[in-house]
Amino acid sequence: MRASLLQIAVDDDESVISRRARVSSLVREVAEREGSGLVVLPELWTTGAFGYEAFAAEAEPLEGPTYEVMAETARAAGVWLHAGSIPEAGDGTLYNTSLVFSPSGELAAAYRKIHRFGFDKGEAVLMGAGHELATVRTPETVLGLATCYDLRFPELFRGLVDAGAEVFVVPAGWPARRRAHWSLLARARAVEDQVYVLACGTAGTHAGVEQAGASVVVDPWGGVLAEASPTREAVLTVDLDLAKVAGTREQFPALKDRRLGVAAPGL
Ligand SMILES: O=C(O)CCC(=O)C(=O)O
Repeated sequence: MRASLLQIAVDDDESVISRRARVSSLVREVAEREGSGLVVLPELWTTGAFGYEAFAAEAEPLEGPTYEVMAETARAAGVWLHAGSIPEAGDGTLYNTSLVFSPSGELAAAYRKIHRFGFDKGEAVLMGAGHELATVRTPETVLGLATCYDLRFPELFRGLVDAGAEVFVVPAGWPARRRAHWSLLARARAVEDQVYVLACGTAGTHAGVEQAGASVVVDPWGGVLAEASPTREAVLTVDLDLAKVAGTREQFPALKDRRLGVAAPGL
């Protein structure tokens, strides 16, 4: 399976409408040029992950403008499209919701980010938390979905492995000041779960926050297959050899040695 990650620049001087149209064209262009079967966009690329004021102003119902444009983009390009995430206005609460479309433009999954970022401010107070893991079965494999800060919570990814995921797709708007954590955590999740990790971030500076860029693709042995520029918009295209997931698990069967239900004395 050939996958392309589009590390989108989210600089403040571009409007949501213009970025949406630009990214739609870019997805089609990349899919055609690279022959990708899967295209991945980052977290909250329409508003920028740190545009907290914009979340309320630009929030959309699930089937709003970004959904419509991305469904049509997936269909026109004939690819599986992980369209990153949008600020979703759902049942009186905002959510950070990722959308995945099939090559016929059907919604394959909507994943509401489970771990909200910001401790006592930002996303953590503005948005509701998701409660359900999400996977997408394609003809070649099973994708497991997670978003940005989720990357710090390995139990979520174990849940995705238990649900059959072989490729974790992680859109993000990770800040540059913790770039070292970003690549380390992406590699850790790949090594411990013996999966591919496609971690697609944003570039540029949004709402005063410099983005980490450095989108990365990691194989099930923890090897970095490709890594993008830390500062510029970029396209990363990689061929995933999906047999390597089962191959790695067979060659080094650590997942079989899990000890569930072990607790400290007294707990
Ligand atoms: O965990 C981090 O360091 C960054 C997380 C983040 O920026 C987010 O989830 O939007």
